[in-house]
Amino acid sequence: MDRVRVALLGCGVVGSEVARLLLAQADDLAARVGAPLELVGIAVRRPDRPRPGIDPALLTDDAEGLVARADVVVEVVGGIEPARSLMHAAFRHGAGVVTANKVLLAEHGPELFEAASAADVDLYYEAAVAGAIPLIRPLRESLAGDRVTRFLGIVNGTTNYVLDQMDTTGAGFGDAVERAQALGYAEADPTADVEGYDAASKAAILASLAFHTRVPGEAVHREGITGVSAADVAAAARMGCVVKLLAIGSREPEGPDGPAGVTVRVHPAFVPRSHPLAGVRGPFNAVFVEAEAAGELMFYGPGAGGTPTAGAVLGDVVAVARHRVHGGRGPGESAYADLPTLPLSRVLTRYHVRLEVADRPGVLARVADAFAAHGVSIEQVRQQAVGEDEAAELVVVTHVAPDTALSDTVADLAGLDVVLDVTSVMRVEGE
Ligand SMILES: NC(=O)C1=CN([C@@H]2O[C@H](COP(=O)(O)OP(=O)(O)OC[C@H]3O[C@@H](n4cnc5c(N)ncnc54)[C@H](O)[C@@H]3O)[C@@H](O)[C@H]2O)C=CC1
Ligand SMILES: N[C@@H](CC=O)C(=O)O
Ligand code: NA
Repeated sequence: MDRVRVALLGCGVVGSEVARLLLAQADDLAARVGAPLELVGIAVRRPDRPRPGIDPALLTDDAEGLVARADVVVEVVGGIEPARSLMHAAFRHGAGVVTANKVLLAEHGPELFEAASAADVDLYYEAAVAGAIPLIRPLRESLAGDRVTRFLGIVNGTTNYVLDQMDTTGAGFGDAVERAQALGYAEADPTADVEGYDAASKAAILASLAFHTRVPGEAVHREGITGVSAADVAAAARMGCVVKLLAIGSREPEGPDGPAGVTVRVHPAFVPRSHPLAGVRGPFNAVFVEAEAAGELMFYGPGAGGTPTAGAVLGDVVAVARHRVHGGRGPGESAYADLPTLPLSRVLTRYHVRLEVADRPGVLARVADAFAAHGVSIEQVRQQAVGEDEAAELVVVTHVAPDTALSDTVADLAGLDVVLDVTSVMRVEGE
């Protein structure tokens, strides 16, 4: 093969950087692949719009036609359609695909991996989870001989940036989200970030890979950060913690509570400042992976942003292009373990519960009784007066408890006449 034809679909935050780096590093990439990479075209919605540094002759609005002329298709359009149809078209034409599209993989991964396998071509997606951090390849290849038992990490740059700004600069939620959008971290619709959908897609992809099973995005328990208030951030600080949006996947053994399987969840949590995840700032991501033989591994780096993400995309382009030149194919989907995704009731966590209560004798005992009635053991209680009226803030930190026991406790607390409001319920992780 005297050249490898690369088609780029999308020229936004990531795509424009892929195009720039492909051209700027052409000689190095050719040496690494064993043949030159020729950028044969860039599919965009508005080919007439000038794009600095990009030859206008490369721009086309005929994405289908472009795919038919490529050996490697890079999909950085995002969303489900037309990305999904264009990837199928690429496979039909015998082209390998590199994508950064986690939502598409979390929703339609199995169908796409099967199509790639049937066409005997590659489907690579390092940039889809934790941006520039090499994480997919270690899970898919380096840890293929081990047994991963758990992952825990920060996989969304936008929400980490927003929470970090709230913690360190006292920025408001809306302002911080706008800054994340301007910096190119956020999805086209930042709701996907702040409501936890983006992290849930990534958690589904990680769990599927790590546990050799299929976990669709909708099976992931998901809570975003829109409910996290400045008061929660301040309460975390008083407890020596920071608030982080975590993605956690775990193998659960068979036991009295049910069969073996996996739990996968995304939610904000208090993380002690002494934990390495607490030091992950701005749009950076970090993921801990626990495996039986390897022990604990930590992956850290930029989780969002055009240039870092484009670096991960290009790493995949080199791998897929090498296979075109030298033959062979990378690993496909591995879902043989076929484990069920279990409900959150199988998860044990510590909780931080903040209540507004009447400030009068006997209140503490009634609150403690509500916890005891559901077998939730209390580790700490702190009370402080709020304002001038007869109300007080009560903070209860529990020992580990099942999710259902905690939700039942919270329902009972909300029904007590002495509880004016259950202000917040937050998990405590990473100890
Ligand atoms: N921005 C980031 O930090 C990261 C983004 N990603 C993923 O990379 C992908 C692209 O993200 P961004 O570049 O940030 O988004 P973006 O919104 O900046 O770029 C997408 C581009 O695709 C274009 N487009 C949409 N439909 C099209 C069509 N039918 N034909 C041609 N072009 C079309 C849009 O006009 C836009 O310019 C998404 O899947 C995203 O989730 C992954 C990791 C990090
Ligand atoms: N919007 C995403 C981009 C990378 O996947 C994020 O903020 O992490
Ligand atoms: Na990655």
